[in-house]
Amino acid sequence: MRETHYATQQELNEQFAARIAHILQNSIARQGRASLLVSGGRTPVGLFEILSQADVDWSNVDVSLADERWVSADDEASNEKLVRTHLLKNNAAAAHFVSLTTTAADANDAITEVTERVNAMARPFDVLILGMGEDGHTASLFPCSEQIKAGLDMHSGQTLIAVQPTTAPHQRISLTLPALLNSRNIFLHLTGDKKKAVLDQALSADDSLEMPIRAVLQNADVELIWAA
Ligand SMILES: O=C(O)[C@H](O)[C@@H](O)[C@H](O)[C@H](O)COP(=O)(O)O
Repeated sequence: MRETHYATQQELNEQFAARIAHILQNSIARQGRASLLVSGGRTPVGLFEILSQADVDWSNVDVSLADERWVSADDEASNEKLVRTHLLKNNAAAAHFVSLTTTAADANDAITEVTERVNAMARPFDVLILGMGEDGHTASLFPCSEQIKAGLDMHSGQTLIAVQPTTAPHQRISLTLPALLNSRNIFLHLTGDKKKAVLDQALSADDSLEMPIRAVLQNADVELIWAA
């Protein structure tokens, strides 16, 4: 794992946004379009605010999520709402957003439709930004869920999976491990000493069913982006 540490979260947000913008712009120059997969949660809010102002040809960028909570798109817990509020504005308002939600009551009934949408995006994704929970989950690949083996199965052929965490609220829809790993640039964005301690714990052993972030760290060239 490569590591980039910043002195403050403000510096992280500014420098990381500039790097993401640079990668997206290069991808647009090379292949006409670029793709950005982001995570929800609280960590990326400040980054999104700055990234939304970046000088990128956003009309050629597809933005989607690594995972979504199965709530309506105007619910406070919705990752889509978070992205629409903090990222898809200013210059980034021109980006094309690929939603992971449908009106189905159960995420299992949405897998086919959402898979078609995500599979229509060019692969590899250009930029994937992952977060991590204190239980070692990433995206919505939760160690407590019955679906964790299927989510980590590199040969499942599945892009998305419905997940029911038992230690966190809301049913989820999540990209599977093989779908997430099909990305050119994978960043793990963490802030605070507590998350760093969880990461150290993840790096100290191998069982990815116990801490799913290990599966990403073991199978991809990940760059940690961290500030206290
Ligand atoms: O929808 C989600 O919950 C996420 O995508 C999830 O994987 C998140 O990145 C971590 O739980 C960290 O969340 P915080 O940034 O809030 O700590």
